[in-house]
Amino acid sequence: MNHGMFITFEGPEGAGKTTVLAMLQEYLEEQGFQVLLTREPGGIPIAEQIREVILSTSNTEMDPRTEALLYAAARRQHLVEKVIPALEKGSMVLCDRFIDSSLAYQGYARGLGIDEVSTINEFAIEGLWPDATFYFDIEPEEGLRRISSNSGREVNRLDSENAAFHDKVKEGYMQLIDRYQGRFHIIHAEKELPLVFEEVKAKLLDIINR
Ligand SMILES: Nc1ncnc2c1ncn2[C@@H]1O[C@H](COP(=O)(O)OP(=O)(O)OP(=O)(O)O)[C@@H](O)[C@H]1O
Ligand SMILES: Cc1cn([C@H]2C[C@H](O)[C@@H](COP(=O)(O)O)O2)c(=O)[nH]c1=O
Repeated sequence: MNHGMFITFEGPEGAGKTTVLAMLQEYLEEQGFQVLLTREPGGIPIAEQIREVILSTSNTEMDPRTEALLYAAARRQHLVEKVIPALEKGSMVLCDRFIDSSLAYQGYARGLGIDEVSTINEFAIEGLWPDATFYFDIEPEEGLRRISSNSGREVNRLDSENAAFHDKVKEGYMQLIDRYQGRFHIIHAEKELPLVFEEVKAKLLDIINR
């Protein structure tokens, strides 16, 4: 079976993933790659509906385990409906957030435990871990500053958590980078956009040509 590559993009809020991913899609398509750009939670109608429930600023009473299960449910449906068929067609799948967001946000920052959240997610993904993961490294305060100066960006329930929560998200990611050393690639996301894009492009081409 023809099998594409599954590449995920992670980091704190406002790190620049969405912006760079749009540039990367355009570049890779110009190079002749078949590309699927998608995001989590979301990417398909059922998962977009779950996204609304999770991220609505009205749902302040949501229990952390409910939150973790909803992310895992959205992930499962998105994989089955969209990601797996694209990989089977040989596409390069670029996904804005995946399992590592659950491990950092729900596992570490919410305090549910990285191993516990990994267990429910392993049920959801059935062994489909990313081939590579780019971590956009930025101080959480700087990412939040970028979001607040973008008037078009809605602030969601997770964005609205306090600074201590966002600092813990970053600590969670640091643990994951240590745990999955071969899979993670660090991007210096505080630099200017063209430099960030060049770094991602160079590292991705390296991975593709390995
Ligand atoms: N390198 C950069 N320098 C300065 N501003 C940037 C840079 N990259 C992106 N931005 C701006 O920062 C804001 C957040 O970027 P973006 O939406 O791409 O981040 P994100 O990682 O997808 O965030 P989130 O995961 O919270 O949705 C946008 O207004 C974007 O234009
Ligand atoms: C997949 C996933 C996401 N999150 C959080 C991270 C962000 O705060 C939002 C998604 O918003 P974005 O603007 O699309 O980045 O959800 C999470 O906590 N757990 C997850 O598994």
